[in-house]
Amino acid sequence: MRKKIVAGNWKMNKNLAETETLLSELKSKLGETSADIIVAPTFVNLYNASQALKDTTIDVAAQNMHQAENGAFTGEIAAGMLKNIGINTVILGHSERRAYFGETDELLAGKVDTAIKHSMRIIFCFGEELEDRKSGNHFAVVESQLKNGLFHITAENWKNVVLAYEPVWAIGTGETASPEQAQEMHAFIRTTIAKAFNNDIADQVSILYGGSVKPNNAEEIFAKEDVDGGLIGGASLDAESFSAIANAI
Ligand SMILES: O=C(CO)COP(=O)(O)O
Repeated sequence: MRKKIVAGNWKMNKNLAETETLLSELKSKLGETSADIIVAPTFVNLYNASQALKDTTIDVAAQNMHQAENGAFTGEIAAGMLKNIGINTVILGHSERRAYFGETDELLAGKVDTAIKHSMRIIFCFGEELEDRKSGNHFAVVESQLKNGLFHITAENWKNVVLAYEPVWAIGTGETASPEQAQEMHAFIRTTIAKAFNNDIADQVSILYGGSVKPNNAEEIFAKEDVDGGLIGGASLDAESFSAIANAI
């Protein structure tokens, strides 16, 4: 059985007090979801978040990290620093990192290696832009993002990988991929992994969908066979909405 996962990517939102409020609301509202729940606050609030959630099953992820072990990289955060404060999961390759901070597949391959070296769970994000979909290039784009950023890992390392397909045109736009479009891409991703690795790995890896998932559309997206949960942006900033989404799985 693949793991069902609902993760909230808070992006650059919520100060410390707001983080603590949202976490305590989530603790009381989340209920009996069968999914693994992950929240990703900003770096400055990661330690407090992990302390606040210490006695719960909710996991805390970083939204990014640097590929080097340490050194003269002003403003950056190393994997070892995250591990040291109890953070074992990292989101890599989010489209906003790719678009606004110039993260390339090659750079991400290095971050993946560092995360693996530190035995971190990776939520690896990828997805096509609108022009790619319009030109029918979306499968090729997704395949190349996976191959160039991730597929150099060994079969053994897949146990620490979660995939998040996030079509860029659906992020923060209110426009979701239809459940059928999500299913079609997720099935393609699984087939691509099966060809490059093997069926077991393809069957086992959780593939999340991200892009304007809301309480009113989560259930039909999550119902699709190859959709194992979601990576939620805007709707994860509100306890009511995020809990409703988590409970829709
Ligand atoms: O980018 C996302 C999650 O990482 C999705 O964001 P929205 O849910 O706000 O579209």
